[in-house]
Amino acid sequence: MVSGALRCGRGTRRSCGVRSCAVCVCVCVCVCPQVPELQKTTVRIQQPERVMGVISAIKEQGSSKLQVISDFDMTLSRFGCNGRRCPTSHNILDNSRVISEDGKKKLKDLLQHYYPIEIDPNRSLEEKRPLMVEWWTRAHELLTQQKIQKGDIAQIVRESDVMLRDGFNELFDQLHKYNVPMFIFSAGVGDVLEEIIRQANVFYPNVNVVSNYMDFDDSGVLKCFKSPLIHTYNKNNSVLQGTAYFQQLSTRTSIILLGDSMGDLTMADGVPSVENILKIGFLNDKVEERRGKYLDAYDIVLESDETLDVVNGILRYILMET
Ligand SMILES: Nc1ccn([C@@H]2O[C@H](COP(=O)(O)O)[C@@H](O)[C@H]2O)c(=O)n1
Ligand SMILES: [Mg+2]
Repeated sequence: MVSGALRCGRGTRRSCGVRSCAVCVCVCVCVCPQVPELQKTTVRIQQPERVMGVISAIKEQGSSKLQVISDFDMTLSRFGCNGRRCPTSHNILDNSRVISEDGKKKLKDLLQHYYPIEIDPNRSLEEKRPLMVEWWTRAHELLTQQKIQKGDIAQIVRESDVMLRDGFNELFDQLHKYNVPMFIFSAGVGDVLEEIIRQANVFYPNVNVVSNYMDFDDSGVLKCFKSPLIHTYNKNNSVLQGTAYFQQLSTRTSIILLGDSMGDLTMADGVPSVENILKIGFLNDKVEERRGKYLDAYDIVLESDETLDVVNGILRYILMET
């Protein structure tokens, strides 16, 4: 499995066993013949041997031990759409016809102020956390003032520019076929993201979502968001305690974790007795500035890759009957 060639970020080839390229100090990618998608130019891996070992161990344990824990916005959904930014589940509401012009402006101002803080590699998580609570709280208050109707959500999603990553059908279909639970853990808007996967016809029974859900009054008008508030940097056991679904997953000791933020790395922290975990990170924005931290934290980093090719390739290999 580990045999093959190592490809460094600048194209130099070395035999396997070499951790980093001695000529040009850069990260190498192990080319695993069973997962040809790992040869894509978007793939960066700091410790190829470890990655190959984890993939082999997950395959050995089999599909009955596997679960996928995934972020939603900018991980299952695309970051870029035809040269523009794709909307997050929040942005879908922010940009919709049910929000007043004044509301739109205020929500955009919040995004422009807080998003650079969210992705800033030079600020600590301790510094970011209270600011994220501030962003989400202020945005949810503004959305609540707009008297959004539950019955409008499906049409708002239909009219939006949201797109799931290329290959989403194969991902959801494979996991459904092999009864592998897919746990979507999102700081987005649960009602909106559920509607996206419903409209994409992939909301199978093995898919479960924990997110920020809207609370509607008896006439179907948004009155508040349910607690606990989930933001980018509290996606961990603190908000999962009490969710029955998460407890059920304790026997699934092999995990493939998919995320696009440094905050997504803790999504599996509540799972007891994790034996094998493969963390795959989509690095969408400010690639150069954030590459180092992503390579240290994620096992596989996918740079500006709008597809699920690598995830699907790994799953195909793991789930393939031998
Ligand atoms: N008002 C807001 C708050 C957050 N966002 C973005 O949503 C993303 C969080 O959702 P995940 O599914 O990725 O957990 C995150 O990328 C924030 O930038 C927003 O657009 N508007
Ligand atoms: Mg995300």
